[in-house]
Amino acid sequence: MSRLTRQAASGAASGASAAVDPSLLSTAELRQALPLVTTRGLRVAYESGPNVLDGVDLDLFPGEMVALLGSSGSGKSTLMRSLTGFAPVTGGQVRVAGHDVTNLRRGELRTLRSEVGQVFQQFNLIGRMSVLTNVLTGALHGAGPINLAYGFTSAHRGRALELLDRVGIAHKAKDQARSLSGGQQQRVAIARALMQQPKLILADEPVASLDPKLADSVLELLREIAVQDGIPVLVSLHVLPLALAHTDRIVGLRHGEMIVSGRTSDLDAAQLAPLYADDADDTDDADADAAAHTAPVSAQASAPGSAPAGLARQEVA
Ligand SMILES: Nc1ncnc2c1ncn2[C@@H]1O[C@H](COP(=O)(O)OP(=O)(O)OP(=O)(O)O)[C@@H](O)[C@H]1O
Repeated sequence: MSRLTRQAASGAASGASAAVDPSLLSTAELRQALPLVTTRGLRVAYESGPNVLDGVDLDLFPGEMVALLGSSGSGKSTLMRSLTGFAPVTGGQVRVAGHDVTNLRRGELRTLRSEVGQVFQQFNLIGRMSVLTNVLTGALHGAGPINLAYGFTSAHRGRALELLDRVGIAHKAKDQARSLSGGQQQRVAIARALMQQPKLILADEPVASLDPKLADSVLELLREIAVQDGIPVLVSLHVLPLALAHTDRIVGLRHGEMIVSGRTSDLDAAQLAPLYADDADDTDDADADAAAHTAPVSAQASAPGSAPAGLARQEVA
């Protein structure tokens, strides 16, 4: 049974979908039929504050990379935290890889978290330790028993080296993590996430600290992983052209509500503009705001070796 089929079967077992025999479905049909992640009517409120997520319905299917867009404070990180039981859910359902996330005991929560690889803006590596050791720490989440007295097993080391090779930096395995460039450090973080053998990858602004060229290459790597390993990747981004260039679908939050959801190829700037509109804006002004939102790309694109500034802007204009 392929990994994709196993994951789909696990989704089916979760009750996220009506009873379907995955073996009877094509890959394309599996992706449509059996989400690995499902939220329905998800509401989150911190302490006694207002809802920061309000009725979010989200499905993530094996093998797809989905952009999560929205202005600052719209609830992107909170939605990601909801999927690993780190957000105060006040209503609705959250199912991830067969787990009913809002009703998990501590041990089950640990299992869920071991199945979700996470990638962050600041990489979160241990700078003084080697690249290889950083990747090995991913095994602490759930790659089987580890003999702490004698360190990681040779099987762990072999797999970590394979993963470093896959992300293109095996030659840096012995270097201190802090000696690597930002793009290289993010590749280490991705290898560490893969070391967990994740069923889902959450990438919270993974390219916000990288120049445009490196951003492209990191997002290409994440998409390749989604497709080749059949892992859904949810990636929050602040730059529309990157979402348009690298993802299969886009979901967009505004004030905690999902107001955009569609295939990337079907969406245009006008449909995405409301995500970045000021509250007082009417529709026409919202278009201008969306264009303005791409300004950081234009500025970055002026860096040596990158595309002309105007090009990035035109992609969403
Ligand atoms: N631990 C917390 N306690 C109280 N309020 C919080 C907490 N975390 C987030 N919030 C609030 O929830 C809302 C959504 O925040 P969140 O970080 O999810 O937004 P975001 O879209 O990820 O923003 P950004 O793009 O700036 O990272 C904001 O109003 C924020 O102030």
